[in-house]
Amino acid sequence: MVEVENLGFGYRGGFRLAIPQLSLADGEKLAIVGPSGSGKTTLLNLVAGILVPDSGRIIVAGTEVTGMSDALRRRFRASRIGFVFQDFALLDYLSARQNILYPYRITPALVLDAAARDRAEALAEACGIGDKLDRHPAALSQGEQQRVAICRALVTRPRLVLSDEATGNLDPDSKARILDLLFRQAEEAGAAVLAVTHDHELLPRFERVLDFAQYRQETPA
Ligand SMILES: Nc1ncnc2c1ncn2[C@@H]1O[C@H](COP(=O)(O)OP(=O)(O)OP(=O)(O)O)[C@@H](O)[C@H]1O
Repeated sequence: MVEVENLGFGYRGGFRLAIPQLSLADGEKLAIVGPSGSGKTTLLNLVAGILVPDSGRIIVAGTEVTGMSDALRRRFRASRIGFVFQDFALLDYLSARQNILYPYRITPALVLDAAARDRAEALAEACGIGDKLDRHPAALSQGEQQRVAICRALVTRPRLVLSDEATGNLDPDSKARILDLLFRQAEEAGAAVLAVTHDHELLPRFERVLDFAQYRQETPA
């Protein structure tokens, strides 16, 4: 589902990430752990095509995202990848329902039909925010906003789910429930999951755990 080869990326500030090889099989659930600042979010952004590497290749669902134009990468991301951002990235002027259905607004290839609307409702219900769909993010708790972000990542039935601390703001019971939901939805859609987490108690639920400390590289002064 994901192939990363000889990946090199550096920010202007000096941080460099180098990953010789990383692969994720169809349907596989891989957790990424590692110290703060080791590049975990950066990798998710590279796989999603939000950042472009300086060198190397990233292939997602058989398509090389490196080398695509910005517009193509955006479309590819919206139709094939569900991304739960660390800061949720909800739009304040949209209701929870509109936020969940947002990928359909921005992607011509996705058709906002009754089935998509039903899926949004069912996901929200399963996440425990079924009665909050008409509220705007400002009127939702952090945990509720996080659930909206999770519903938005899953509603399109993506092939790959990228999750950056998707359960970070939830209580322990909710964490387990939300992870169950994320995994169940991913399994039904045959999607792979690449999840950054600091919740070590959740790690046994994943098939593989990758410690990111090994990849850290600083540019020499
Ligand atoms: N836009 C940016 N410009 C310059 N440096 C950045 C930028 N974004 C992140 N960095 C730096 O790159 C490094 C890796 O950041 P990243 O967010 O990928 O780490 P992380 O492992 O996800 O951290 P955390 O666990 O705290 O979320 C950090 O040192 C960070 O300061």
